[in-house]
Amino acid sequence: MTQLATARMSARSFYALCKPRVTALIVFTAMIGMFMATPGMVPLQTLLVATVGIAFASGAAAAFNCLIEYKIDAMMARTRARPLPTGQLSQMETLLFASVLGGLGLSMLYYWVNPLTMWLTLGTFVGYAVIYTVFLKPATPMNIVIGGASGAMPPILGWAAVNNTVSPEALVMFLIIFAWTPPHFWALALYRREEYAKVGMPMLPVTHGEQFTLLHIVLYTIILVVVSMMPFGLGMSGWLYLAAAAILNCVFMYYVVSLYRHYSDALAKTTFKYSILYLSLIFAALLLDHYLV
Ligand code: HEM
Ligand SMILES: CC(C)=CCC/C(C)=C/CC/C(C)=C/COP(=O)(O)OP(=O)(O)O
Repeated sequence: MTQLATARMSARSFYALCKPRVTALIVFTAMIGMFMATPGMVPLQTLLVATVGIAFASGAAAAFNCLIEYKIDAMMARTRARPLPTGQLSQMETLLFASVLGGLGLSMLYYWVNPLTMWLTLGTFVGYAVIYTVFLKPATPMNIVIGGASGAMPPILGWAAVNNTVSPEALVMFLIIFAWTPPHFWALALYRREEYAKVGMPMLPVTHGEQFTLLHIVLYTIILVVVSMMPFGLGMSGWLYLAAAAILNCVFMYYVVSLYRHYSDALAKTTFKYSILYLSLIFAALLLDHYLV
């Protein structure tokens, strides 16, 4: 293999460590947090540096997660092809990469955005890479309810980057992702339950069974519906957001209630995929409403 081809392959492996699609949505919600924080335009430097800084920190957190879990990843079909289980990258390369990327991201936030954003991002990083991955995930089926707080932080990070403070509006966006995470993850955990059982991860469908998990998916989706009305209720968003949220909520409720009534792996997969579309569109609706209405 030529040197160029080897370099390209390594770059692709390092990129894969960052769980790029999850990180993309995380960064998207952080950017919406920035736009929502001001009635005008976000200063260009803040927009660029905070976006890159948060993306680096999120990618580094994902890379640490890959490092900590590489033995488990090797045993599951969904994660078997990741760079560590396949031997494309070593543990040392991953550790170095994650440290440099995370250090770079946090430094950018500290020096060019503000220290508050850096500290909040560091807390988010530790919350996911250490508290969730090391302690909660192998210990309790409520792992993602608590660990989900990390995934919900990005709009707060975006808001803090612009306003150097945390306000109720930012907390409302946090709550939307926080309530969304359990249905998002448990839909996947249901159709992947055998794999989680095999590696000894106490996910809710493994420890408490299908019906209990389905009930909790429905209950958290009801909480999500209520929470997603808060931007309108608090006067943060207008009719455009309300209409979009109402449609997105009806579809989500339809999926989770159908799943509750007649479970199938195929429908669980569709519900999981829809959860990602839901979060992308509800945050896009916040943004459109903010500037158009
Ligand atoms: C603790 C909280 C969370 C858990 C346990 C979780 C779990 C998962 C898992 C296991 C997958 C992999 C699906 C697969 O390989 O087929 C996944 C995919 C995904 N998650 Fe989450 N997630 C969480 C939070 C989030 C958050 C906060 C976001 C974004 C804001 C997010 C966005 C996504 C996206 C975009 C995908 C699709 C990735 C792809 O297609 O490769 N997740 N999630
Ligand atoms: C600093 C910052 C902004 C951090 C963001 C935190 C972050 C990356 C949250 C994402 C949550 C996520 C990828 C969960 C996947 O679950 P899992 O790790 O259990 O999934 P797996 O089985 O696919 O490894």
